[in-house]
Amino acid sequence: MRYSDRDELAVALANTLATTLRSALAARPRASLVVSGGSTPVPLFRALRKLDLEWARVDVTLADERWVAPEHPDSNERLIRTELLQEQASAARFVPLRTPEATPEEGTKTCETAQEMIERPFDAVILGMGDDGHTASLFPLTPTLDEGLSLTTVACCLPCRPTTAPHPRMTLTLRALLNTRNLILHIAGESKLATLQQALHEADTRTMPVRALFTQDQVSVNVYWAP
Ligand SMILES: O=C(O)[C@H](O)[C@@H](O)[C@H](O)[C@H](O)COP(=O)(O)O
Repeated sequence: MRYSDRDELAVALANTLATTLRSALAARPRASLVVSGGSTPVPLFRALRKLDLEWARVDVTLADERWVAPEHPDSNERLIRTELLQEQASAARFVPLRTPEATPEEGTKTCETAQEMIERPFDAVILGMGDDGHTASLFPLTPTLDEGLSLTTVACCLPCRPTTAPHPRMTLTLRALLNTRNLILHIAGESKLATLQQALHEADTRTMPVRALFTQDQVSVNVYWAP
């Protein structure tokens, strides 16, 4: 889906997500939403948090997290708490990926247990993409990437240490991310569009992991883009 500007995209995507969550709540006791960090989703969070739905029955978690304190400026949890879990959405239940352990490797078990509280499949997963073709924290050429991309990986949470981005991280694995009724890739700007074209037509999943979303047949990917 192409929009003429980022705010228009944010409002349209927020409305689509609200419809998805409302119908999930009509069918099941709880609904779930997986969001990403970074700068792109901020207008989406601001639109979504105003929408009227039974947020108290919605579980919100992250596709990935930087292993920093929840108050750190680079924390995705901080971003979600300040930009999404406000207004109507303040009633949602947030399941963080950051746990008290010192490293993501030590925190994996706690993180995995917390994720088990959320019903699967997720109702919606919204991913972003970096200029290097990473998505979630599935970064090119990292030692744990094969495990992150393998569709037979049992773990839902995977610690990772990208060499091209700051902070150790925790990411949901590709298999966990694909276990959703709706998968959305939300990107903005001409350079992201060029990156996506390159990932689709020239690269492989080890050098541009976002490609893995398009080479599987479990769930279709809806790409939302604005200049
Ligand atoms: O925490 C993170 O870093 C992300 O979840 C990451 O995968 C993000 O979606 C992309 O890096 C795009 O980030 P921007 O929206 O800032 O370009």
